[in-house]
Amino acid sequence: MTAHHDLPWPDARARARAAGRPLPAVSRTLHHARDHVLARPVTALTDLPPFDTSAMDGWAVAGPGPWRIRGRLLAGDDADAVGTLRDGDAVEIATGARLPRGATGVLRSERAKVDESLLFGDVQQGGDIRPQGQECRSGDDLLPAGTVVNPAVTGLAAAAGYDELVVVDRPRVEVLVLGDELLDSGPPRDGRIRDALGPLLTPWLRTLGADLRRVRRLGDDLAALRRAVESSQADVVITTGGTAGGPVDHIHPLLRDLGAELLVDGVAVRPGHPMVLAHLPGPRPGSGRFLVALPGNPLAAVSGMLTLTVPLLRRLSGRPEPRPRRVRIAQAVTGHPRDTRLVPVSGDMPLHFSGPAMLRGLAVADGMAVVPPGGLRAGERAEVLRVPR
Ligand SMILES: Nc1nc2c(c(=O)[nH]1)N[C@H]1C(S)=C(S)[C@@H](COP(=O)(O)OP(=O)(O)OC[C@H]3O[C@@H](n4cnc5c(N)ncnc54)[C@H](O)[C@@H]3O)O[C@H]1N2
Ligand code: MOO
Repeated sequence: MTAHHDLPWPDARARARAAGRPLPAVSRTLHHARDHVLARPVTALTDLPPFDTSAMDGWAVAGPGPWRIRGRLLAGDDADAVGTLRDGDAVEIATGARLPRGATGVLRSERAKVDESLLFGDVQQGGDIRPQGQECRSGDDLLPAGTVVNPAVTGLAAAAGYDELVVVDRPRVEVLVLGDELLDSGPPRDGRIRDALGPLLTPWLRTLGADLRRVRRLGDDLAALRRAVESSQADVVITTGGTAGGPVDHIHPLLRDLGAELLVDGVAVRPGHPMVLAHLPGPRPGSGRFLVALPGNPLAAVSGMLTLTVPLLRRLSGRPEPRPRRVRIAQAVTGHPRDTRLVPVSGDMPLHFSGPAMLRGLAVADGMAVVPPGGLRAGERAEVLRVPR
């Protein structure tokens, strides 16, 4: 594929989506499967409930009352211990206990009266019993491939009998934050400023399902940058800064030296136009490695994340594309004559402090509106990209 200078923004995003393919399927314990995507459907390994169960604390009874009390069953007990109930028999039972054979219903404790050794109350046939297989039968499809493993998925998989799940491996990501001027602590001083991107990208990449291996600070040193990229074990290397044509902007020389294939080299978007997506020989056979070069201006870097990194990581980790969110933007937004603009919004309101070097608008935003060349009229609909919350 040849490089395109200042590719239209929708084409850049489409190219990032199409650049990779899902990583191999791997087996992970339930704990470690969190935030991965199912590579295979989850089918039930058991009926759920696996046996007829009492839904309430009370009495398992057989036939019409009154009943003779014959014993007690707690959750986890072997129901055979009380044998088969005959009409007129009752067994004290706890929620979740296996129903004894012959039981026709459960009488809740608050509706029961015990007099001597006799039990009185009204109970419906089958009342307060959770029948075996009510939620699923063994072999039923519970969740399709492509489902993100959230805490409820983990719980359901455990209930259905799984110790491990087959999931798409998570992309290993390494971040290289470039710039001699950056400080890691304290206020800006002596012409130097704080690194805003390490702290911004670290939690964001985790929520995107990336296996974030490390975030490294590098100075403006081409040889060190080259060593870092060549020795990285990541599937995706993300750099920040150095994308423009300044004296210490090393990204383009680096990619030339490495013989990288430039998939996106400059995008018609404000902020963020110098962003780059490149393909390099990689750590896994056949798959290659991606390098996303984000511009150094912080909001321009966020624009690069939304345009290139988010679609690429979704694809590699097997996540489906979410349905685009479209919002009627309440106020007119000035457009760029040729380029797309990405503008922080809260609900339907465009926000101030949206310059390329600013994060003040984004920090209170719930999205970035995609403003086409020429701008938006008040009340016009626009796609709004989700931003990290
Ligand atoms: N002659 C031109 N100069 C520039 C152009 C251009 O088209 N022609 N484009 C401008 C645009 S737009 C952007 S965006 C930047 C892109 O710059 P780089 O990717 O090369 O980034 P740097 O020069 O390293 O830094 C730019 C700016 O951002 C600050 N920065 C960098 N990293 C961080 C960080 N981790 N946290 C906070 N701030 C950071 C850096 O100090 C600079 O102020 O180029 C323009 N120039
Ligand atoms: O990418 Mo720059 O201004 O467009 O920040």
